[in-house]
Order: sequence, then C-alpha cells, then structure tokens
Amino acid sequence: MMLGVQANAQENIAIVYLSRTKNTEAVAKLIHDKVGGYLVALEKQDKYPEDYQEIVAQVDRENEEGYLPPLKTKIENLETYNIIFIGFPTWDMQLPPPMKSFLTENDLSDKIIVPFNTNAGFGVGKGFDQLIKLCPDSEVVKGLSVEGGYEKKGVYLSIKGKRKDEVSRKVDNWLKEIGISR
Ligand SMILES: Cc1cc2nc3c(=O)[nH]c(=O)nc-3n(C[C@H](O)[C@H](O)[C@H](O)COP(=O)(O)O)c2cc1C
Repeated sequence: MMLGVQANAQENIAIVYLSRTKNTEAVAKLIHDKVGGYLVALEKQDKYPEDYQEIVAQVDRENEEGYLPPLKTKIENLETYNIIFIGFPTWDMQLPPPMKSFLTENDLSDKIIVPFNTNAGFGVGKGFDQLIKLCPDSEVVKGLSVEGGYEKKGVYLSIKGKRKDEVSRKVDNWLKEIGISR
C-alpha cells in the first residue's frame, strides 16, 4: 500500500517497541534514524524472568489465559501522534502479552499503524493478524518482519555490524514501499 505520507512533522510519529535482547530495539532505532519521532520502549510493571525457559513458560501461560500484564509505560498525549510504529519480537509465534496490553488499553483509532517484528527465523506467526484485530479502527499498513536473535541457542543481539547494514537497507525499501519518508 502506498500511503504517500510525508512525515515532515517529527512530532506526528511515535515508535513504540518491546525488546528483551535488543534486536527489535535495533530496528526501532534504525527507523527512528530515518523518520524521527518519539521513540519509546514498552515496559511492563513486573519484569519477566531473566531465565529463558522461565519466560517461555510464563508467556505460554499468559497467552493461554488471555492475561494482559499491566504496563509501566504510559504514553502522554498519545492523541497527538498520527503515525504509530509498533515493534515486537515474535513470542510463542504470536504477539507478546505486553504488546497485547498496549494495543488493548490505548485508543489508536483513526491512526496509521506501522508494525514491525523480529524473530528467531520462524517469522511473525500470528503477530500481525492479532495486531490488526486489536486495532479495528486504525489503518494498519504492511509490516516488516526480519530475523533477529535466537536466545534459545544463545544468540542474543544479532542485528549489529553487517547484519545491521543489511536490515537498514530492508527498512529503507520497506519505508519506500509503504510511502513513509521524511
Ligand atoms: C519468550 C520468547 C518466546 C519466543 N518465541 C519465538 C517464536 O515462537 N518464534 C520465533 O521465531 N522466535 C521466538 N523467540 C525469539 C525472538 O523472537 C527473537 O530472538 C527476537 O529477535 C527477539 O527480539 P528482541 O531482541 O527485541 O527481544 C522467542 C523469544 C522469547 C524470549
């Protein structure tokens, strides 16, 4: 979809992302370098366990129960942003519970939502579809999904060095495709 959005006014853009091992953060920062705006990391009130197996078990449970963890992050003046980038890692082949919380507790109607994702090589799963369902009155544009880390195998931040340059080019092409430029 071509939006033809000239993102001149930086204050119109917010980039909200969730990141544990900083891959999604790396993509968020690349986007921020290119289009500007308000960059904000989503934090929940109680931290997830450091241990990988423990967080996987907790996230599975939360998804099964439809539990929406309370967030620490509140965005002031959300109504002033008309383009909101939403970044998240694939967890349990879907949207992470804190991102479900964010999309549920904030009114994003009439905004342009631009999703992006990193994953361990298995794709975004149900993530983009769930996001569309949680933003029924927003215009959700084509998302970008790229391979990030693989914590299960001890690979944490992988979007660095040459891989970061590669992802930067993907971000450029995607922004061009969806018509967002500064
Ligand atoms: C709890 C948890 C569940 C995950 N589940 C998946 C998954 O189902 N599929 C996948 O491809 N990657 C999965 N991953 C890997 C992350 O999506 C991947 O490492 C991503 O790049 C992490 O982003 P971050 O560095 O911004 O946290 C999972 C990671 C965690 C911590």
